[in-house]
Amino acid sequence: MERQVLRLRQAFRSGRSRPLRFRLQQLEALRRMVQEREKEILAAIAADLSKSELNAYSHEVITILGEIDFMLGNLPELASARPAKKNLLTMMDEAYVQPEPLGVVLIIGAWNYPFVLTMQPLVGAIAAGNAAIVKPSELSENTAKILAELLPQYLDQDLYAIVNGGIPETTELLKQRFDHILYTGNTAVGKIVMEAAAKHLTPVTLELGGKSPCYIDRDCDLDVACRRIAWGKYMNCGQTCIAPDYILCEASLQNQIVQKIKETVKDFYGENIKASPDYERIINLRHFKRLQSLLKGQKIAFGGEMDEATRYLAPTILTDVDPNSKVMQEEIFGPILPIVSVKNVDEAINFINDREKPLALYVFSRNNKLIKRVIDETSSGGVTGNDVIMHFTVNSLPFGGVGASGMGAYHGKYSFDTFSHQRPCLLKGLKGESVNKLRYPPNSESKVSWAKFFLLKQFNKGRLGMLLFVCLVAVAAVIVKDQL
Ligand SMILES: NC(=O)c1ccc[n+]([C@@H]2O[C@H](COP(=O)([O-])OP(=O)(O)OC[C@H]3O[C@@H](n4cnc5c(N)ncnc54)[C@H](O)[C@@H]3O)[C@@H](O)[C@H]2O)c1
Ligand SMILES: CCCCCCCCCC=O
Repeated sequence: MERQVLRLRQAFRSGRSRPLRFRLQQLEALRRMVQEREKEILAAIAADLSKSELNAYSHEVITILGEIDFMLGNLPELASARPAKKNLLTMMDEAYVQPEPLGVVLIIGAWNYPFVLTMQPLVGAIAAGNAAIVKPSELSENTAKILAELLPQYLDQDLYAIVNGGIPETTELLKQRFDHILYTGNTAVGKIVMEAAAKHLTPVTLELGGKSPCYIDRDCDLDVACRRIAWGKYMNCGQTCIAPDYILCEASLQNQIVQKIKETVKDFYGENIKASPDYERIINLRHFKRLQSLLKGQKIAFGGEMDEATRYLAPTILTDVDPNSKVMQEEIFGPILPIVSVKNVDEAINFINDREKPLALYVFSRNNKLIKRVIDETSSGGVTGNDVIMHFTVNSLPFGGVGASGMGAYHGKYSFDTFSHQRPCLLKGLKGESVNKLRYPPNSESKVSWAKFFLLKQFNKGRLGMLLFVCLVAVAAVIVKDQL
């Protein structure tokens, strides 16, 4: 591992990853990889998640193609220096912010969207001019394998590497010094990653999970709300970081919601859900058993059927759920949708604020003021009003968590920024020592007063200030007049 990181660091030090042309060329190569090897990539994702290739394309591949297109179109602007405002002391100088690559970065992905969660950060890392190691999840082994096979065929091998393996390999990797780590996965491992990073003072982006609430207001089109919620909840068999975890609504809405989601499930997956190419399976037996245990003692209003041999768990709704029950204590990450009754929006807001900050928050209402109020009075990684999941797809929005759901963000410009250092640059000439005397010792009252003038623009303190202000206005007036 140590040798591998060293090899990448040497390649980074050579400066090869920095020129804009090189970054664009690598991004184009990555796009070529996705297009030319689409079939193999789709087959791997499909095998890992018991997913149709059509769904693998629309859940994952399309996002990566969109992200690469965004970077190719915007990189020249993102990577260029931005002029900065100057003060009176530096008005003759050049001041700008120059984004620079961080160095060698580590990307650790999760299994549930194994292509997106490794390749989308990689696009950002390449765009920002870094070298990168990608560590896909061992649970999505087919995608991990195909990435290890394909990436070296398309990308610069000295700058971009895939390391496959489980906990021992990741633990070893985390002992190395990186310049940034972007980790996607559960909160417990997030803490391990952050602790390891702290040893090297490596900054981290932690893309974690949590229980994302979904409030349905009484004043709402329930048909639309339930269709959208069912789509986001049961997609990928509920194994989506921003899936609506549970519904909060007034008790009187509960039965209607159950009925409408039930009808939607039939529309989406047909009478025989097991036979639908659009309904996935639980990733492994451990998660299957975990989900099974969440159903114990619950009132199953819909679904609940399961088949351990194929890890099938039907789209399920639980009603009258006790907020203290196990299903409300941990992120569900499966196709189980609890409904918890609240009296009104105030109670819903309190319910959300009494718990850890979630990764996403959803509010359904015809009343925009109510939606804005819920947004103003709560906190979450992201929000979508009157829909679910969709904020993830807008690459002009930063994607990330807050509090227990993570730190930092990526996607589009935010990925570029995450993997860049915003370097402030001030370029001065060697003239102007008479003004510089102001900051050289020995100090004096008059020097401080001039310094205030130049740096704080505090003209109203004393006669000198007033006089200087008037002079300045006069000079400015002459300059402006001359230019007209
Ligand atoms: N915020 C997001 O973008 C996002 C996206 C997907 C998933 N998630 C969250 O991730 C969780 C599901 O993922 P998971 O954690 O089951 O995925 P996982 O089991 O694939 O683990 C994630 C990564 O951590 C590594 N890992 C596991 N144990 C480790 C250890 N002890 N030390 C070092 N590395 C270790 C794995 O090898 C893997 O690469 C859910 O909470 C979900 O909400 C968040
Ligand atoms: C069009 C739907 C795309 C959905 C992609 C969701 C990815 C979520 C990543 C977290 O699990």
